[in-house]
Amino acid sequence: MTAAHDPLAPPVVDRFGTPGSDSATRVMLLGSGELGKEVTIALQRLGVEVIAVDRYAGAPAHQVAHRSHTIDMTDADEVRRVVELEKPQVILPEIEAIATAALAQIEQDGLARVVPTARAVQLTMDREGIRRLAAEELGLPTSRYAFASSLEELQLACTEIGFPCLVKPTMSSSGKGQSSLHGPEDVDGAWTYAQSGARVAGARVIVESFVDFEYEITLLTVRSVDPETGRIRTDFCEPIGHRQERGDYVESWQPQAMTQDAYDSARSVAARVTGALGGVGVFGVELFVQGVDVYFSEVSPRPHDTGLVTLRSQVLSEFDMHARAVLGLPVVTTMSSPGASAVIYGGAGIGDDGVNGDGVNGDGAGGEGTGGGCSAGEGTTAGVGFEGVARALAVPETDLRLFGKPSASEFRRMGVAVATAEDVETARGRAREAASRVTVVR
Ligand SMILES: Nc1ncnc2c1ncn2[C@@H]1O[C@H](COP(=O)(O)OP(=O)(O)OP(=O)(O)O)[C@@H](O)[C@H]1O
Ligand SMILES: NCC(=O)N[C@@H]1O[C@H](COP(=O)([O-])[O-])[C@@H](O)[C@H]1O
Ligand SMILES: [Mg+2]
Repeated sequence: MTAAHDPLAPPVVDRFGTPGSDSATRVMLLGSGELGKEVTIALQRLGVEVIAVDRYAGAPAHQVAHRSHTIDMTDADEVRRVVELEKPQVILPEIEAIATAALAQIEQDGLARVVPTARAVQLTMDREGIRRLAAEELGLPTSRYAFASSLEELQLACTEIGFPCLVKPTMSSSGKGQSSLHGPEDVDGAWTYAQSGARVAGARVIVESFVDFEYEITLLTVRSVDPETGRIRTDFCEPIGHRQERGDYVESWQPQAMTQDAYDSARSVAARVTGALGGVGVFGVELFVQGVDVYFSEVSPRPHDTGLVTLRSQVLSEFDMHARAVLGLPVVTTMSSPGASAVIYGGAGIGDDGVNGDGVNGDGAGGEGTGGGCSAGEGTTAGVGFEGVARALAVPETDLRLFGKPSASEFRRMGVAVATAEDVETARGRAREAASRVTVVR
């Protein structure tokens, strides 16, 4: 842990108000998915008034917040309007599809504090911004990379980087629009797929060389105000290992065993990248590990999906830590037990009834793509049911989160099972078993 002076240390909230009154401490979420839902609950436990915003009605955090709004979050005027209307003191961007220029203006005009900072959100929402910062300014090891804005540029970029490589829209998440390319014949499909999976239209793409890692981790890194010094300190959680399919996480566990050298490098990379981004809150630093070599992949300036495991494995979950850190309160990063999480998807046969969904981008069905998710034009199934919940919860030391998303598709994340055990392998088995006992039905 380090403590360093940081001019961006936020004012500590030393007087919490009453929700629904003039004294309320108000926080607005831009993005109201499963991660935002847990952050909302964590904030509400501290008596905070929460306003949840998303691109579709009935989003998970909409269902638990004090108030909700449905807007096009990529429209700067809409974002400004809702902020002026609700007058939050703090804004928590929750998804990689927001008009970040509006956030910068809101911060500059002193309307609200953007967490961790508007600049950090701008840089991380765009793979080009964070990659150039990490590799070119901070000199951190990353995969080799190039950017392209047209099919012709992509062909050149792939030739430069070589095969195998990955192509991703610069603005996307959860593997949406992401492809693995084995040779020049894959370039056309990757371009088309990236355009369909990007969170915004007119997508620029990144080409990355394939890193043949032994394992990958998320290092949850928390910047918070030290109650003793009033300065920002950086703390790290035990590393979270995870397994991805189609560019989307399917299971995670904590702790991931690492050599001391690799762990030291991972913390050093995480401290440098989060220090350069600034502000307070939880950051999910994604790293690839090959022996003692640690490669920076990307970072979320907010709780991370693979960190859902901390709902059971830590004294404070990543959502509790985020709520505390953004309010200027002290955090604890202690792991309480080895744990694991396993994702519950819509599953086969869900989402093929041709009904347009919630306006979510990305397409899990593309032949070339590795990406998951469901697409605005793709079929979704509304109002699904969940069977097998009692059997799932009969697995020892297991819990579930069913997110309550209004519509489902085959690869949309609908819930998660979390479990603890004496050791990670047993916890992984329990989480997978519990998740497999839940069936999503029409
Ligand atoms: N250069 C690479 N080399 C090897 N594997 C990679 C590379 N880039 C991505 N991957 C694999 O694909 C996964 C998803 O990639 P990435 O994190 O960039 O996508 P994302 O859309 O940002 O997903 P999320 O929002 O879930 O973090 C990684 O966790 C890793 O398993
Ligand atoms: N890897 C990023 C991530 O996990 N983001 C989480 O998924 C939601 C979108 O889900 P949806 O696409 O099913 O609406 C986001 O709102 C966030 O909670
Ligand atoms: Mg990622």
